[in-house]
Amino acid sequence: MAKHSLDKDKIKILLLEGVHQSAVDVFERAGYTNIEYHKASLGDEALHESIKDAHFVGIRSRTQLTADVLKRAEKLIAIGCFCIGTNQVDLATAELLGIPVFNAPFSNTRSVAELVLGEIIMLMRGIPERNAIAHRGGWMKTAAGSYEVRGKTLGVIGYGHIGTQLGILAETLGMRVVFFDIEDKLPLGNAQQIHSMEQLLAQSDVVSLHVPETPQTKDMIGTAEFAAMRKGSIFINASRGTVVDIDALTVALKERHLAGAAIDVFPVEPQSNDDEFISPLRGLDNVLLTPHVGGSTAEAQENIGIEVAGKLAKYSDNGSTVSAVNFPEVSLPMHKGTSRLLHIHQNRPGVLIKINKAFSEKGINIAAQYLQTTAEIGYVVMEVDTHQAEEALVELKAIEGTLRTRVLF
Ligand SMILES: NC(=O)c1ccc[n+]([C@@H]2O[C@H](COP(=O)([O-])OP(=O)(O)OC[C@H]3O[C@@H](n4cnc5c(N)ncnc54)[C@H](O)[C@@H]3O)[C@@H](O)[C@H]2O)c1
Ligand SMILES: O=C(O)CC[C@@H](O)C(=O)O
Repeated sequence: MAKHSLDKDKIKILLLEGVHQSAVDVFERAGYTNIEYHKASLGDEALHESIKDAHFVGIRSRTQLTADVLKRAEKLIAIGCFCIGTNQVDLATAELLGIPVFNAPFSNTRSVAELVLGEIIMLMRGIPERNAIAHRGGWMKTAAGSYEVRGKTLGVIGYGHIGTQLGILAETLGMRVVFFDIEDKLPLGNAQQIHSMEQLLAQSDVVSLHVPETPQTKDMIGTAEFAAMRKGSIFINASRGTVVDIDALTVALKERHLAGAAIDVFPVEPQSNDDEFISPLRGLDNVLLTPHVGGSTAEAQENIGIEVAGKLAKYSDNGSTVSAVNFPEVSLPMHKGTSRLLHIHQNRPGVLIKINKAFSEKGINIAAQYLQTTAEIGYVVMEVDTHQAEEALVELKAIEGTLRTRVLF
């Protein structure tokens, strides 16, 4: 069913999972006042209820926007992931429904790199275990199993925004950095790319994962990979919980093949802070367990709020889709004195010709036109005289393969 734009006070923005106040401020400054804000994620039923009349939704990593949820969200225009990961959204379904998904690809990366750096130092010194023992009244004063990081090798798996920053920070402490990535990457500092993950595992004192959740990364580290790691080495995962076989990790830690680990992300994470965290890693003194807070700093959350809310407001106001993760990217200037028509259609031959023919037959003058496509969909933006906008919209809706239309006056 095709949709078109509304007055701003009728546009409902649903914000979940306590996204930063900076997001609310951005929306309000842009004139969007109909904001439903929730501090936590919603259960299935409450989510269906709240999203069914929402035009924009903002989530973090907990809310699962499955095909089923998206199909029920009939008014949804765009989705904002107030984080890096977008694996919690069925991106392909969103695309086919004509819904762009935006995220914040950089804003929390420094926070993750800093946390991991701190964990490396703590784990190399055996601090988590000494800390746990002290809390129980013990006193583990020994240099056994306690090392400087200087001169040790850090193996980074996934050398993207986080992996590269971690590598640079680790080098400032005198670590040697090697990395494995499926793409050829420019090594920063003195880092060295290794084209075999097994070789990286065999030569690293610390292995840190920074890959996205994809079908290829699912369980990419399991029994065989832990066995390939050096005895007494350290393992860190602040990427996604699905990447590691958590039972295999538990065994490697209990057998003391690994000296310690820091895990921030889990295959199943509690829905809210009130729910119990269940994991086989609980109770292991040599493991730092953190509740998916790698990117949770004041600085990161504020910047993410501004960045993602800004992208959603811009898409709502002028149709720009720059940096959408599942959608044709169109960078648009602000329009003045004309109306802008947005047309999302199934990518099939001849759509643009049909639009131009229909407009020409009706005498609708096109002042500007932009088109971008993916394999699945096309996104056409046109500017027409405002007095012809409604007529043009009728023509657009009649074009075969139309998924959505919107007019911006
Ligand atoms: N713990 C947290 O709070 C937190 C915060 C931010 C990001 N993250 C997670 O960290 C991930 C990485 O973030 P980023 O900003 O560095 O992403 P990025 O996209 O910049 O980098 C990911 C890198 O992984 C590589 N890669 C992809 N598949 C791979 C594979 N199978 N083997 C090896 N390398 C592979 C990519 O080529 C890329 O270089 C995110 O996708 C997100 O899931 C977690
Ligand atoms: O804030 C979150 O919930 C997720 C943070 C992180 O995993 C990300 O993908 O950016």
